[in-house]
Amino acid sequence: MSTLSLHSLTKAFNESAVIRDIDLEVAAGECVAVLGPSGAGKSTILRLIAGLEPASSGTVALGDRNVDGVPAERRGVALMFQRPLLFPHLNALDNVAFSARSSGKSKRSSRLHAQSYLELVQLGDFAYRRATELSGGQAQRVALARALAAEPRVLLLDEPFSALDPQLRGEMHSLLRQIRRELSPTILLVTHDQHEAAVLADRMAILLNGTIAQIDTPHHIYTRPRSLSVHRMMGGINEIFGDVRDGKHHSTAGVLTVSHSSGAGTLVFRHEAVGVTEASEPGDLAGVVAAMEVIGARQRLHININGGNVTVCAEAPPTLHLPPGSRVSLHIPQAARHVIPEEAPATMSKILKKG
Ligand SMILES: Nc1ncnc2c1ncn2[C@@H]1O[C@H](COP(=O)(O)OP(=O)(O)OP(=O)(O)O)[C@@H](O)[C@H]1O
Repeated sequence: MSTLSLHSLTKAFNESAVIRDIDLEVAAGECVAVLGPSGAGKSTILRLIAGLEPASSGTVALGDRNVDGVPAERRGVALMFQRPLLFPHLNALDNVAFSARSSGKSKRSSRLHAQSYLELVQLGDFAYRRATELSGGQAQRVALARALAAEPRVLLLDEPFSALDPQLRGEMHSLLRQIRRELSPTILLVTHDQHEAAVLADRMAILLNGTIAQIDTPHHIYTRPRSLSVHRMMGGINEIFGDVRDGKHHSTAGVLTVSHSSGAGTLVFRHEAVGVTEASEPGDLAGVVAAMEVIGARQRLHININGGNVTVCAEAPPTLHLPPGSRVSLHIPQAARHVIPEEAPATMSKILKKG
């Protein structure tokens, strides 16, 4: 397994840049997830790495080897898509053995090699099932075994589990984590599912409008977003605009101690981190429940602070009975508070011009 390095990678279609100046390093054995909305350019990045499209400028390197101009079949990368794309006339074993057979290995040794990968994906007993007789989840496992059996330097996964139902997707996540422990492949995973990215990846790269807005561990991306766009991309809801003076964020919601130094900025915090109680503690915010939504096994409360000037969203267990109108106290743990400095007008106009 190799490192993967992208340097100033840019791709334009019809003179319009889809991705711009992407710099990204994936260490050997690391899994990085590229997360972004539809059309952000995620699949384009994978296609450039795989050699399916030429870059407009910039470089792709695998290990210490620059692969620009190297044809796709000689790059040593495997690409797995949302659909398994198995050969329908072959059984599971021969689908997995395909790469070894094409590189000239004997049928027997290719099949032995393929069988070990089918076992790795827990389909050892399905070797002689035709591709057309496999369920969607089984076919996707075979596709994963086929990608791994090619022993690629880098494994590229393009929304590999998004066509599966939630239970199967969860099983595939467990399987991929197990494969990471056993084989340590270098993985670049593209997804628009923040949960999937957080569960599978060591680091996440947030792709917005063709550029990487932030790259960091899932924990930091959730709790220390660099911009409001990243915060919102990660499903963040709570944003309170104000001013920081002497280590305190002042807003219409109240005064809250923060670690940010000074200046105008938006206080953000995850709704999952907010504690809601009926008894008030010093330093907490007082509010009134405005609305409640059931979110699966939890409830989401919308709480008005200071007569409704600010609304904070919090999650609570369904056992907490707080109908609209209930008076509550909100505890925002110090570690959950993060201030995003207001973007200077010059930076904003630069971003607008670029877009
Ligand atoms: N061959 C092409 N010619 C012209 N435009 C293209 C081509 N391939 C992709 N694009 C455009 O590039 C942009 C990014 O596409 P891409 O498939 O990389 O996005 P994505 O982030 O993977 O989206 P999704 O999550 O919907 O798959 C889109 O606006 C798309 O229309």
